[in-house]
Amino acid sequence: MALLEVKNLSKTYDNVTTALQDISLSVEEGEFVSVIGPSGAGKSTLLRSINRLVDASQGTILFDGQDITRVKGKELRRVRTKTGMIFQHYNLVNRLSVIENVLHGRLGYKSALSGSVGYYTEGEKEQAFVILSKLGLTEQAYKRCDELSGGQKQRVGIARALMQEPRLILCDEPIASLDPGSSKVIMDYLREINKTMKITCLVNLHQVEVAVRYSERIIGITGGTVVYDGPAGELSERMIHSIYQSAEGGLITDVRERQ
Ligand SMILES: Nc1ncnc2c1ncn2[C@@H]1O[C@H](COP(=O)(O)OP(=O)(O)OP(=O)(O)O)[C@@H](O)[C@H]1O
Repeated sequence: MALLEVKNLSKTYDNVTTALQDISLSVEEGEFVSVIGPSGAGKSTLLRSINRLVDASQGTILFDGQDITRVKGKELRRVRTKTGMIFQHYNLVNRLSVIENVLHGRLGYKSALSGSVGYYTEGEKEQAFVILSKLGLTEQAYKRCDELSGGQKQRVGIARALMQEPRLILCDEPIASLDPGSSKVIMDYLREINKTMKITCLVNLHQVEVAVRYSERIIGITGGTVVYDGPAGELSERMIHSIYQSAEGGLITDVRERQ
């Protein structure tokens, strides 16, 4: 059984903008899958539908066999704890310390009261420090997040997601705001998490060459529909142009580097 199964998913915003049209795909446990496509193709809407930041207009999303398309309240919180999310702009609380932000990853497991008073067990604190150390952030633990570089902030975002003990990590343009060096560090961490912790990763990316280098499988989306779903190694230049609806030679693709 696939960890994630999206069946005939459509999303129309405000009865006007169709962002997704009849999308079907599945992701097996342990896979590292990238989603590519031009701006406005629906990549963010797809990821946001999967963790229910956006409600689907039609279709079904199965997570570990459970239909989560319309779950609410406690059940939605439970499902969300198993799905970590990493954002382009990090979504950290800047005035709080690194360790506090990482501990926020446990909030989905707590009652509203113990979460609001910042109650965390010793075990959770220890776990947070282990994760910070894995991400090379031990020395930053008590710094405020607004003192960090973009690459460090994104590592805090990953650490917070790991605190949830997720089975799936959804990454929405995780490197779009970073320089090439920091981008590599982040992608290497995501790959390591995928390989060593066996956490499934679904990653929206703008950079085709990064998607090819890091993923086993690539899903290409254009105009809200899936136009490619296959091995990264079989993504041809022609298909890239078709996904981006561009003329030959009209894109910086750099895919030959992989050979
Ligand atoms: N909250 C919203 N309200 C209305 N329309 C929206 C909303 N979010 C996205 N859209 C529209 O839905 C379509 C798909 O947007 P989406 O952000 O999912 O694409 P994307 O592929 O992630 O784009 P980008 O790569 O630029 O982030 C676009 O036409 C966008 O304008």
